[in-house]
Amino acid sequence: MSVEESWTTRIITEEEAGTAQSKSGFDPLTGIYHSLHQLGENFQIPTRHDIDTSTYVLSQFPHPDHAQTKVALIDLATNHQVNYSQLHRSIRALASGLYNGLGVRKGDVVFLLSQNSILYPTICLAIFSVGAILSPANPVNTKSEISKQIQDSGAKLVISAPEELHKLLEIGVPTLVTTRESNGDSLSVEELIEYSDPLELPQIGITQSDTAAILYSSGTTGTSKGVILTHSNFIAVMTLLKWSVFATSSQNDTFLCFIPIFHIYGLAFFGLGLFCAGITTVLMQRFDFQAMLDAVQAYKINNIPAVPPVILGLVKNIGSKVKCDLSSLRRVGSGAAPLSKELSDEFRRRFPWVELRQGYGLTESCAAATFFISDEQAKKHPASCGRLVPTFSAKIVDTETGSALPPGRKGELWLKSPTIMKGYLGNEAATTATIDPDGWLKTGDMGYLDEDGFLHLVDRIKELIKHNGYQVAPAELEAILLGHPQVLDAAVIPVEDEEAGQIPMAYVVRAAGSELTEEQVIQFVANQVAPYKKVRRVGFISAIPKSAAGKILRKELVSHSQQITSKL
Ligand SMILES: CC(C)(COP(=O)(O)OP(=O)(O)OC[C@H]1O[C@@H](n2cnc3c(N)ncnc32)[C@H](O)[C@@H]1OP(=O)(O)O)[C@@H](O)C(=O)NCCC(=O)NCCSC(=O)/C=C/c1ccc(O)cc1
Repeated sequence: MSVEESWTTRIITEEEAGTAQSKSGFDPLTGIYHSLHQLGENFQIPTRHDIDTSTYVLSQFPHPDHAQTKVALIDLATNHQVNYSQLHRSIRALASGLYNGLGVRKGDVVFLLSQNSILYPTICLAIFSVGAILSPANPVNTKSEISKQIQDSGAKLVISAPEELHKLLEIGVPTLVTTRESNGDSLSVEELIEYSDPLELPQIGITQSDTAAILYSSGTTGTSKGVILTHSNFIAVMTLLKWSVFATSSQNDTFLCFIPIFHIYGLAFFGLGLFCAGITTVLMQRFDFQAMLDAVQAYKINNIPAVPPVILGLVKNIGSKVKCDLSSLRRVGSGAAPLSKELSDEFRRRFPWVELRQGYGLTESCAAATFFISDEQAKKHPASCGRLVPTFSAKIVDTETGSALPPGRKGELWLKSPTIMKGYLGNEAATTATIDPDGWLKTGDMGYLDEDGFLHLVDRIKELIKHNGYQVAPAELEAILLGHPQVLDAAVIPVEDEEAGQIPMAYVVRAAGSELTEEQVIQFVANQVAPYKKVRRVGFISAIPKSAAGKILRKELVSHSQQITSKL
């Protein structure tokens, strides 16, 4: 019997819910909410200790009889197609080349600097195959941001797209380019794949508890930290993702990828998970609105894991400014930042044939913690980001008293599941502040679960700005501002923005006699950070409001900025 034939999702019946726990999944005895979904027998997470992410993903590929005809990836720019059989060979060949040719060993960190490309998943899975540790980065980061991450992660090898090489000149770590350069003499990933023998990769002895990747996140505090994710985290996420593909009847969809694979959202879907369901993905190097529309029409795209700014773009432009046939589209996902009820309702009104589902996840939870499997439920609960996915439990914790709250009561969301990170790299204090002794991840997000177990996020206690779904840490920008000789003090806050979600605004206290302008402050920061972190508005103030303990009172600045905006 195939997985498709025997698969059924199981939601506990109301009768069971009444006796075992409430309809919300809340257990009043423990204060814990449990997922109302179960994986079912075809989606069990492997418990064998001696299995790694790559072996698991390859074991889920289509049967060898179909692997040559089933396309895994299509490069939108060139229309180059890679089938599952070629992908399998490339992963094993590159792993063999990394191990035998370059001496990469278990535990070595490999830093990856590239936009999306059809080589990206091969590189990730080859790194996992040799037991090395993947550390991906955003290629728009500046030279100094990149050098900090390389140092912090302890990378032994860098794999870089040719156009990013100039940022790596003084790094002092061996570098492999992704693609052949016409005039370059460096060895490339493409050549390693071509000339290495996939059968020459020895048994490495990787276990599920070994570290697989280090991804960078600000967590609940300001500084960027390496999130340690293990093979068992990824194997659990792959199983959950495959489950969600079948639960949403998406197994025959053609997906479009423009979300970046260097973040967990893109990595979980397009670097790893969708291969476990035999999906075909059309891949864009980076987002471009018109190219996205052209791709949907040319490849009859059915499914787009997206982010709110893209959903807003579709609502604002299609029909009015841009003509486009989106009739092939069946499902659009939304993650990485809040999707408002208004935008969600408007999208459904404009595109009634498209199912829109919001999910919620963090780098620290190694992807989605909540999701909608039924479009009917998503329609009925447009302000929610779904129910806990299987294996997840949650607590809503009163931030004053520490008690666990029942449905409808707002507090900090804590999560537990096999996908929760091991901790932050070399940062015991941040790890213990974020994961409690019982393994609960404190998300820094405020919200509640309702009577039917749907999660509603209403606020954030972590000091984080979400610009286009990217994290911007105020503390990082404040440190840069304080480096300006005419800045006495500074604080950075989020300001709501229709298109990007939020933009960073800086409040600056100028030194006596200084005539520093808004434009100069913006430029000073822009020279030192990736474009998505730029300060986009500046207010000058005589003193930054602080608590007796010296903590910046950001809420006061936020309401000050709102007053100014409402007067404009
Ligand atoms: C598609 C977006 C929304 C817009 O793209 P964009 O229009 O190119 O804007 P960017 O924000 O990418 O680019 C910012 C700036 O960088 C520039 N840029 C850009 N790429 C370049 C370049 N390759 N060269 C050079 N300049 C460039 C770009 O021109 C621009 O410059 P400027 O106009 O000066 O601001 C893009 O921002 C985007 O993909 N955002 C998503 C980020 C993202 O995936 N975050 C996930 C974090 S992990 C997470 O939250 C997980 C959640 C989750 C939830 C649910 C689940 O089920 C699972 C997981």
